[in-house]
Amino acid sequence: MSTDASPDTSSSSSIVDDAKRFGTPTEATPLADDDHQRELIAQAVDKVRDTTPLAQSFTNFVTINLVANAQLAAGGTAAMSYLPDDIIDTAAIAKATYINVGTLLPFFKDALGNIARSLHAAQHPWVLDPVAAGIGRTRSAILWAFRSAPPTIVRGNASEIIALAGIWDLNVPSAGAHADTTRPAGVEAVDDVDSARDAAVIMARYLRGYAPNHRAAVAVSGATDLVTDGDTVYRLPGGSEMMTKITGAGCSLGGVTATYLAVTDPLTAALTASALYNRASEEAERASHGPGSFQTAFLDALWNTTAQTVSQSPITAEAV
Ligand SMILES: Nc1ncnc2c1ncn2[C@@H]1O[C@H](COP(=O)(O)OP(=O)(O)OP(=O)(O)O)[C@@H](O)[C@H]1O
Ligand SMILES: Cc1ncsc1CCO
Ligand SMILES: [Mg+2]
Repeated sequence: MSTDASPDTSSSSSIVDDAKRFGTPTEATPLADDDHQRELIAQAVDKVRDTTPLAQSFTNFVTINLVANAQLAAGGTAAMSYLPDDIIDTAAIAKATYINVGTLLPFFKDALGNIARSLHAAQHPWVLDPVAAGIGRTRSAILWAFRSAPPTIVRGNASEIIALAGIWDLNVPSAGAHADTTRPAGVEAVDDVDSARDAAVIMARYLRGYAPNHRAAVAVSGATDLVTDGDTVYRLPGGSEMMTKITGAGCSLGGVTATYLAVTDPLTAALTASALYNRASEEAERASHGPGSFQTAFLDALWNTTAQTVSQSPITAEAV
C-alpha cells in the first residue's frame, strides 16, 4: 500500500517523448481467434457471473438506475453513494469503484479530490467517466484534482477524452488539428472516436505511471469503440445506434467496466465491457421496437450473451 501520489515514471516515457513518437501508425490487424487476450475476456465474463463482485459507484442522478441494473445484469452487484466516508469505507470491501461526474453539486468540489486521494493511497482501482468534461469551472477543477490521484481506467466519449487530456495538460500532438472543431456538446460527443486516439494513448501512458501494477486503460466509445493500454490500440466495431436513443448507455458502460475491473486487469476490463455492450445492443435492437423496449431488451441481453460470443467479437489491434 502506498501513500505517495507521485507517478512512477520508470515504467512510462515522458509525455514530451510520447508526443514525438506519434506519426508512424502501424496497420490495425484482426486479433487472432486464439489470441490470449480473447481467453482473458472470456474468463472475465465468467468470473463476474461466478463471483458476483461488488463495484461501488458515485454516479449521476440521471442514469443511476440503469448503471446499477446493468452491473447486476452483467453478473455483478452494485452500491451507490454520494457520501465521502461511505465511499472510503465501501472501497475496503468493493474491488473497484466507478466515479461519474455527470451531475455534480457544489459541495462535491473538494470531496471528490479527497475521495480520489484516498482510493489512490489504498491502491484501489477505479474508473472515471468524465461526463461533459470541458464544461464549467467547477467540473474542470474537480477533474484537475484527479490529475495527481488518477483513475485506473478513463471511459468516455471522444469529446470527453480530448477535453480531459486538455484539462490534464497532457500535450497531445494532434490536439491542435481539432482546436477549431473540438468543443464539448453537453454530454454528447461531437468528435469521432479516432480523433481521440492520440489523446487516449497518451492518457493511458499517464495513468499507468500511477496505477496498481502499472496497468491502466482508456476507453473511447462511439460507433466503433477504441480501447488502449498505451501500447496497443484496439478497435471494437458493431453495436447499435439505438444506444444513442437511451440515456445512460455510456454511464452504464462505465459501471460495467468497473464490475470487470473488480475481477481482471484494466485492459481486459475495458475490452470485455465494450465487446459485451456491442453484442448485447445488437441483440436488443433485433428484439425491440423503440427506446423503451430497447432498454429492457438490452438488460436481458447483458444477462444472456455468452462468454464465447463476447470473447469472439471482432477486434483489431494496432501497435503504437
Ligand atoms: N453510432 C453508434 N453505433 C453503435 N453503437 C454506438 C453508437 N454510438 C454509441 N454507441 C455505443 O453506445 C454505448 C455508449 O457510447 P456513447 O459514446 O454514446 O457514450 P456516451 O456519449 O458517454 O453516452 P451517455 O453519456 O449518453 O451515457 C457504447 O457501447 C457505444 O459502443
Ligand atoms: C443527460 C445527462 N445529463 C447529465 S449526466 C446525463 C446522462 C448522460 O451522460
Ligand atoms: Mg457519457
